[in-house]
Amino acid sequence: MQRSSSPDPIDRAPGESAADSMADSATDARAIPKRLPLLVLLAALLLTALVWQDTRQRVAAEAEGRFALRVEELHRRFENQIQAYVQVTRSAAALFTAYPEVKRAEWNRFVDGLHLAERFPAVTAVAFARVIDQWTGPELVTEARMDGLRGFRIWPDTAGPMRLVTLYAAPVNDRTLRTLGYDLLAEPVRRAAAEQARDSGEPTVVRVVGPRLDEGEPSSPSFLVFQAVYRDGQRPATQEQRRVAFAGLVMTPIQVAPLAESVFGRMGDVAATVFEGQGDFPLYRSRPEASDRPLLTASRDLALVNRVWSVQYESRSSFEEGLDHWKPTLVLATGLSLSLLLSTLLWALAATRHRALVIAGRITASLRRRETELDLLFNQAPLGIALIGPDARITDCNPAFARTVGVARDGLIGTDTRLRAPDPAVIAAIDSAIAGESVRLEVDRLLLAGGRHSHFSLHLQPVSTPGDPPFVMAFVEDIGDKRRAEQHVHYLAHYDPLTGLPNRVLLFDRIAQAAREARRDGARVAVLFIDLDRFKIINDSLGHSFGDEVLRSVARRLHGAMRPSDTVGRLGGDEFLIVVPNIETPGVAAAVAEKVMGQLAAPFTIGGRNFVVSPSIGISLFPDDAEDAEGLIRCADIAMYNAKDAGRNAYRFVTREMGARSRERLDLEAALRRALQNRELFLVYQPQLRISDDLVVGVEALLRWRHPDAGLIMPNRFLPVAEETGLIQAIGDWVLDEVCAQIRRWRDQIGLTVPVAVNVSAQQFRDGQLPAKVAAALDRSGLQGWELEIEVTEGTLIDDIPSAIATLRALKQRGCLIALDDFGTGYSSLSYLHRFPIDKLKIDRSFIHDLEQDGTGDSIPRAIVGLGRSLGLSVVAEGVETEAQLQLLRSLKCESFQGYLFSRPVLAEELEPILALRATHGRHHTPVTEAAERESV
Ligand SMILES: Nc1nc2c(ncn2[C@@H]2O[C@@H]3COP(=O)(O)O[C@H]4[C@@H](O)[C@H](n5cnc6c(=O)[nH]c(N)nc65)O[C@@H]4COP(=O)(O)O[C@H]3[C@H]2O)c(=O)[nH]1
Repeated sequence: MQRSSSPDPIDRAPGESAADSMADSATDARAIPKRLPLLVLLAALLLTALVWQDTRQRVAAEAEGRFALRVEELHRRFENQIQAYVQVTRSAAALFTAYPEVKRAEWNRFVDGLHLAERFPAVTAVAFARVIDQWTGPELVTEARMDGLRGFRIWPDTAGPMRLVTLYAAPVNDRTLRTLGYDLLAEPVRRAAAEQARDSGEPTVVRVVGPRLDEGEPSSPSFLVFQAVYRDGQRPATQEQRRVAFAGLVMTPIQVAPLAESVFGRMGDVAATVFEGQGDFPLYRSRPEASDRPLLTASRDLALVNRVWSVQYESRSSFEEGLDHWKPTLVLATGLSLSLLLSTLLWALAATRHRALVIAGRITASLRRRETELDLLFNQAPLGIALIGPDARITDCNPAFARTVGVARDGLIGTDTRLRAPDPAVIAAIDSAIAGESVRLEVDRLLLAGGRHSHFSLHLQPVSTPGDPPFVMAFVEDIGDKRRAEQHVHYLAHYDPLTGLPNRVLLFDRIAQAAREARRDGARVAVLFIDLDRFKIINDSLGHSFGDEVLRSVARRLHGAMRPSDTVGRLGGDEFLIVVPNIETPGVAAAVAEKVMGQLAAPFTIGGRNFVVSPSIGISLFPDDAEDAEGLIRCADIAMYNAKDAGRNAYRFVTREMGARSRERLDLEAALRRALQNRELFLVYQPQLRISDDLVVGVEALLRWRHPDAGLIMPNRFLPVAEETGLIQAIGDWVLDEVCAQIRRWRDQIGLTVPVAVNVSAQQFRDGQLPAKVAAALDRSGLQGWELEIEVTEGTLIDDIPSAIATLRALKQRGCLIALDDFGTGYSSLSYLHRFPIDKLKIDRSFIHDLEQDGTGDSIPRAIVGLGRSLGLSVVAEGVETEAQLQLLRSLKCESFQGYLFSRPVLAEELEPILALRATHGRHHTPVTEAAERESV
């Protein structure tokens, strides 16, 4: 793999990307191809239009030509047919040329010989009209009658010098017989035609309307062809001579329809309409067609003897179908399709080419970008990367690698890693990687000379690409900081940050380890639980940082005094623990305890102050007292309390009795958990009386536990367990609610107007929720603040004075009264007492107990009463059992008292009569005895 930082080999302006330049070149290259499809399309369309137009014209011309030919042919046939019909008249007239005296029978025979029905169906009859005058008329009638026509007469009865009377008409039938005798000159049109025929000697045609010779076919247009006949059978040369020689007239009525039909009727391809002259009303129209407009039309004139007809020709679909009129459409469709196809093809080609160029541009740009990114990655990666060839020499490395190794890059390239590697593990790893195996390892140094020390993670990855020699990529990371951070985290998790001693976690571990070893070796392990006497006072009075310094000094002394195999640790607060493994006799543990006491005996000097710290030490032994760390610590803790009870600065071993107590405590804990759910807890109440008049001035609520087997259990026994296990929170909440509910009942039932006190444990007081919980409990029962008094011990307040003040203030804000319980037993100090917003001091019953003793027995109660008076606080003496004690308290001007002398703590309903009478009754009333209390609960 060759790294290159040389400029881009392709020459381009700065900032111009490879993709841009490729796209530009693509634009140039595609300029022609892009326009070409359009041009080709236009040209092809133009060509198509031209060819289409030409085809149309050619097809039209061809159609017209074919139509004209067809029309010519038909027209000629029609003309010929007419001539043939006219010829019938001529030939009939010619009969008179051969036989001027043609008789009726000859006429009839002649006409029969014409076979009109077959050959000339349009001819309804061939007739002959003879010229007569007034003399020849009767002859004609006679002749006709002699021919068998008895009813023959000349009609109409018009008297003219000359008449032209229909004499013969064949074929003989009713229709032709009816026409006989008719004087043609009686009707002007016929007369004119007859005269024209007479004068010209040529056939004459007349259009007939109405029933005459064509009678019976009134609706069918017909015409008559007249041909004059002269006396000697010859046509005289001049008109005068023709008038003189005029003998009669041959006439042939011809129906136009059959005549035209014989020509046009069978033609399906062309329709014909025959007009007389240019008239509007046709004489004949060949079968009309459904199709609307004909494609082709033509008009031809026809000279019919002395008249002109015109024939209108129209092409019919069968003719039109034979034309190539589809050709232009085909040409157009083909042209358009080809044009589109061609241009689409060209466009597709151009687009494909363009796309290919764009893609190529993108790929090239992406490759260049990748190359740049790889360069950047290689050169700027925080991870050290080196390339090692098959000969184990470094072929390239990045700046991070050079930095990590601590040697300049130039000095590294070409280095044989096997020769410079500091330890055999690295050499083996390089060999394995060259052999194709991926290897990971951690080392302290990378290079023998010049390299720096740290903690490195080394990953060797063999790389082989086809065609290139294999090489190894070495990734190196300096994980020194990470390692240190891990160590620090480990340290924090296992060591106490204040003293640097092992913490609870590590202590548990060490105890477990020592226990394992001791079990194996049949030895013992001693656990010394050390609590510093009166440390709290030092801490509170001299400040936390001073306290911290004391703890550090103690830690140093303890640590310095122990053997390395021993573990000195701190559990928290002022509690230390020493684990002494592998001891043979308990005496060794006692010696260690004494050593500890000896170490701490010498005064400490901190911040210019000299003071002494004494320890209370509890000792438990493995396996004698417990088998696990938790059990051993718990036992040692109990033993430590024993030492404290014994007067501090002492050590105590766990005794058998202590062990039993410890077990009993565990049982208690389990039972207490159930107690709350099983409603085994209940409250008793003890009244407080004013000494001056024996009136009840307050009531204290006290907790009791009725254990289903053990019977009544007093709070001093179960509350410490509740505190330890955290159950005290739930119990405290229940007590608060229960007391408030009771106050409410008393207020409603007997009009209670004195406060009822409730005890609050240190844990409850410190968790920050107390004011809110108290307010909620008061609200739930609808109480005012003064109806509830909160009793706290001095010890509770002293732990964290500022937050204690804040909590007390919050309670006061809700109107609650505050009483300081067991006053005098703890760290009562005038210096802080005035800072607490309290209402009442309760003199601990131990002082009341001492009252009757001679000497200074009353000094503390006296001082407390004085203190209360000067601070404006009321003072209650607790545990007053005798009349003498009361007497003394009265003499001390103590305000009120509480004790068995007047009443033991009793159930609420038992207290009710006392509360109801409190304003009047005195202490002479029957006191509630201990027996009564036991009975009541
Ligand atoms: N020898 C003798 N004793 C007398 C006499 N008069 C009263 N006493 C006892 O003195 C204790 C006074 O309660 P305390 O100092 O608040 O001390 C209380 C209080 O600190 C705690 N406690 C009781 N109930 C509760 C509770 O509901 N919550 C909390 N947190 N603590 C409670 O338990 C302690 C002990 O309570 P109790 O065993 O009920 O003990 C009560 C009471 O029965 C007497 O004439 N002679």
